[in-house]
Amino acid sequence: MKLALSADHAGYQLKQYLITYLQEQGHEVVDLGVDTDAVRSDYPDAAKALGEAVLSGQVERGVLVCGSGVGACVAANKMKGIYAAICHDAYSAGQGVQHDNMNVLCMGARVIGPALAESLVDSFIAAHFLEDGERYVRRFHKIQSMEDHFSGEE
Ligand SMILES: O=C(CO)[C@H](O)[C@H](O)[C@H](O)COP(=O)(O)O
Repeated sequence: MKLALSADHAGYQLKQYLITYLQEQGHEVVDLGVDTDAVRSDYPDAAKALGEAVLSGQVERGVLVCGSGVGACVAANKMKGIYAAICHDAYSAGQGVQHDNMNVLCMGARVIGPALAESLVDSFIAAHFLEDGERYVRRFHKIQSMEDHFSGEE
């Protein structure tokens, strides 16, 4: 799968670890920064860069890493068409795609370690939205209706 990874300073080290891991697994990775943890950066910038890569079709899905995963997730979900969730268990990382069409996985580098992060990205990548599941599609369409309604487009 072609993925983008992005992080703020707090997520930088885990992002670097995951880039190496994902490349070893044969995935194509676009690194959207940041390029250091020596300088503080702002997680909305990381989320915006990642969201744009997903929305443009440059990559299929994205992984966002910040300190807790929370700030990056909140920011990413401000972009229409981005369905981001913070997952610190492999079940949610997979089910979030299967049931909810999650396209951005967020995680907190100050919360989890690299071994768990590996299993999260494994589950996230292996999963596919269950398009034949009528209830999942119905619920996803309700989310899309909310996007339109609350953006003033409906
Ligand atoms: O964890 C976060 C909140 O959700 C942010 O993404 C940042 O990583 C965190 O706030 C950074 O904190 P710092 O004190 O500036 O290192």
